[in-house]
Amino acid sequence: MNNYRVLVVDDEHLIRWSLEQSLKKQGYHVQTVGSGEEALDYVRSDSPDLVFLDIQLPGIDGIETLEKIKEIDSDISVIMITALGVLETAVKAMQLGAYDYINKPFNLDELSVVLRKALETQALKKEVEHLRTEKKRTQSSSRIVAESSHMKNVLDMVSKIAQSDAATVLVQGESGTGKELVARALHYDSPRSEQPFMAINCAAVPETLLESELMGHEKGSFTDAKAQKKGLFELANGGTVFLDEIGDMPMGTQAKLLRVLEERSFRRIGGTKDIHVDVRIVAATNKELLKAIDDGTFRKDLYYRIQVIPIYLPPLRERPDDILALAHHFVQHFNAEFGKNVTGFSTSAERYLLDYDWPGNIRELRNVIERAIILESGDTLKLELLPREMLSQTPATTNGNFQLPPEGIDIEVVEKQLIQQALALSNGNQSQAARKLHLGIDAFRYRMKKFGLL
Ligand SMILES: Nc1ncnc2c1ncn2[C@@H]1O[C@H](COP(=O)(O)OP(=O)(O)OP(=O)(O)O)[C@@H](O)[C@H]1O
Repeated sequence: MNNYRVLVVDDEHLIRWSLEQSLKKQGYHVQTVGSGEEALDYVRSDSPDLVFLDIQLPGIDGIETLEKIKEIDSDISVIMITALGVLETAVKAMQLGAYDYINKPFNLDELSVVLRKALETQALKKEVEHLRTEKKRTQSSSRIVAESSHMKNVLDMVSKIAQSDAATVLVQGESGTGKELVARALHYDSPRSEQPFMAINCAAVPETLLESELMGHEKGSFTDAKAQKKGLFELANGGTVFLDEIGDMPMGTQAKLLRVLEERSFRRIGGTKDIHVDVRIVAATNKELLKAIDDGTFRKDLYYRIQVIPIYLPPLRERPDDILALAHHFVQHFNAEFGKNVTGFSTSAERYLLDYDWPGNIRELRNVIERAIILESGDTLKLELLPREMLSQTPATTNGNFQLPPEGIDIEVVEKQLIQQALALSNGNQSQAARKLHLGIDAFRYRMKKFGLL
């Protein structure tokens, strides 16, 4: 037995009977009815996978029944049974969404081939649909963790911009803050999502290649141009081009990009024809573009063109509310990848994650969790599994929260550093520095002497 349910609709008893026998032998669950009305009742209540439907029926005919079946559930495959010589009606049925038709009198072998093909097509359609939704789900903003009010505001803005007509967006933020993720969300949450998203890192491609990657080239336009090539702007037509590290784009290419932004058209290298495109351009950078303008490495006119709609992603240290949410998100991700079953963090590990200032932002946090999950064999991520550098860099935080790193510390060294830091923070004023460490002036000076600071 297979799990497919087939409905046979024919007013001729003999046909119903022979189809039922043959299909049952092949393992299908079969139901037979003699009219369109009965067929619709069955479709509504039992939703079969496939229907064999005679065109000539008493009461409502096959064509009308087909239309109604498709209204109830457009995924049901319908194969029409037609009398010879009514090709026109068969064609009409196909236009209305029938999968195929077979002529009476039919050959049972031929019929089972058509049936199998219809079910295969149906399964493939379902798989494609599933993959599409899955792709959207993983690529869109639903995967962006946002617990802090900072990030919630950013996500609000991203979804508004995504739905808008905005043609150019600039995403700024330190390295690893999620700029590319936001660029993808701007695409996959927009009406452009079925069209291509094409990304290029302007810092990673040599100047000579960058222009040809973006605009394409005609055959023979330079030594290596052996064939005509379409550029990203053309390939992404209807979709989005993501220009990562735009702050590193060479000045020459910047001028060409400006023209694309202003005119929405360009020429391939060596080409004479203007090519018009409809692309949204999302640019990202971790550089201070105003400073780059002062330094003469970034065009002012281009800056004003691209910064009309700016999105700023704050560094992770400025949105501590996101840290644990992201950490748990990555735990789940890497649990699945490495077949682990980690459920959370030890209290001390959690405190270190919160205290650390994450110079590499979310990318660094992701890497830290990945490494820890690989090493952890229990269900709680422990402090020892966090990288050494991170533990030794984490500051001693506030009173009562000092966390001794597992490898220990040299208390004399720490004491000397504290005295020095207190002095530096007090501009050398010893009384002020002493107060910062809750020491009397004598005890403070005694320590300065001990460490050769007096
Ligand atoms: N809010 C978030 N939720 C979930 N994952 C995130 C989030 N922000 C960033 N990430 C993840 O962190 C990693 C780094 O993000 P991304 O590559 O988008 O950063 P970036 O700012 O483009 O970095 P760079 O400037 O170095 O190119 C990626 O794996 C990304 O999926």
